[in-house]
Amino acid sequence: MEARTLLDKLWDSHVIQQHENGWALLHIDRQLLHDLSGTASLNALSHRGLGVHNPELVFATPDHAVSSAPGRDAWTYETGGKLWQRLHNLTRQEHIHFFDIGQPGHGIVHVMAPELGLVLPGLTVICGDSHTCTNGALGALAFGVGSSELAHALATQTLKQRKPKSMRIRFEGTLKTGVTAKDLILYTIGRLGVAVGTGYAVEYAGPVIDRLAMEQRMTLCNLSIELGAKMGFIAPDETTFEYIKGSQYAPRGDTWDQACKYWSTLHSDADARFDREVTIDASEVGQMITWGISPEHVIPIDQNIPDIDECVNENVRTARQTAADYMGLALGSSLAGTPVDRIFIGSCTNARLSDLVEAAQVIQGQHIAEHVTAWVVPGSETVKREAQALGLDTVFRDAGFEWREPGCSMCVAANGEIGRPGERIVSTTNRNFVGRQGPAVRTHLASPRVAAACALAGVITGTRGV
Ligand SMILES: CC(C)[C@H](C(=O)O)[C@@H](O)C(=O)O
Ligand code: SF4
Repeated sequence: MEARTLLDKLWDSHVIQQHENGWALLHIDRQLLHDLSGTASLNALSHRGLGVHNPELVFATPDHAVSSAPGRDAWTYETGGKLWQRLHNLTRQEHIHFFDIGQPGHGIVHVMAPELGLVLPGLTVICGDSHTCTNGALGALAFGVGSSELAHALATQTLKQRKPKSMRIRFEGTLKTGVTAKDLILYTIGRLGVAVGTGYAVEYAGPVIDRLAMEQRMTLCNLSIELGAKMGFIAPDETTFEYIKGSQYAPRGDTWDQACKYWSTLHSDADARFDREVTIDASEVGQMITWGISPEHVIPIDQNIPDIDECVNENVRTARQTAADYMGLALGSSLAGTPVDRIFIGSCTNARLSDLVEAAQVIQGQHIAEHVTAWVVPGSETVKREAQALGLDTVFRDAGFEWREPGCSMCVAANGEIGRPGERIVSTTNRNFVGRQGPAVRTHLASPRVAAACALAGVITGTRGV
């Protein structure tokens, strides 16, 4: 039999009907709904008088528009309350499981779904959200879709898709101490650009990935879409099985053994051919931070912002100048030492337990700079409770951080939580677009460790020794 890539295996096992030009009708195993796109697709279905084909494969949680204020309820942010209400009512009507705020299982959809065992290796998982690619870390074919595609899948349990080309990014070498998956993927985006993945599904592989912890793998896959790829995944291994084992929806007993046997077949064959292969030496990666308005505007913290003279291409020159102007920075200058106003530790990129542990290790026993406002928004109710059981909430509070309730919060500011115009924020999120965290707000993407170090220093800095 011809050697196959992981993409081939994931894809082939879901094809119901092959169409022309690489298009196929796929079976969809799980649909995840959130308060923006989930509500929209259920509304679209009900307007067409259609029902949900298989409600037990659909799971909903309100994350984008809910307040993260301590003591919040669904109505703390009123616009979000209306979305919450609709999602609540429509899911009840359709017998879809709704993980409500304050309950175990609630959280940012890409945090709670793998946490609960709703995402398993080999499954097709869709959500009306581009960061659905996060779930590829478990070896699932997970991708974001539009609301009408989601509505189609809800009604039929199928979706017509075109098979992407395959790209493998191999990470060789060893990550330096203090350098995380966030730095690795930001470095990769910086080197390859935000369009390299367009039309591709990216498989991350190599010794660095083999050693990477599960939550770090999720951070890496989360930014596949910032690389331009709708799907990014990692072949499941013992690390994956260990993570899934015992979670609420994971298979048990004999089914577990059978599942592990099948999951072990989900890897690219040794001689499989990819449409594109890239190798990255992870030993070269330092602590990274973005300086501009695209994730590819990224540098190691100890290096200068690129100079205008360095680029020959006129479009790139203009883009860089526009970015520097928006960010209130000078091209060619040092970014380290620039004062920051706010720190946001949160999002489906970097608000899992291990992220909070890392940040807490940096700040332990110290206090944030006086002029800085700093928030921790845990990725899910479970993350919050586990972190509290470890006393992390106290570590953060004692350091001057606000310890808040789970949700997307300032990652996209769809819940009214925005920065002030001109504010400079170091954020553990994935997008630094113009206005992402509020009009005229300046966002610098970095890892939780770096964000924590910046909170203490009140200026852009890395952690010591790196
Ligand atoms: C609101 C939602 C559809 C959007 C996405 O698709 O990613 C959001 O989660 C984001 O991160 O920008
Ligand atoms: S945390 Fe941010 S990136 Fe993730 S789903 Fe929410 S808004 Fe999108």
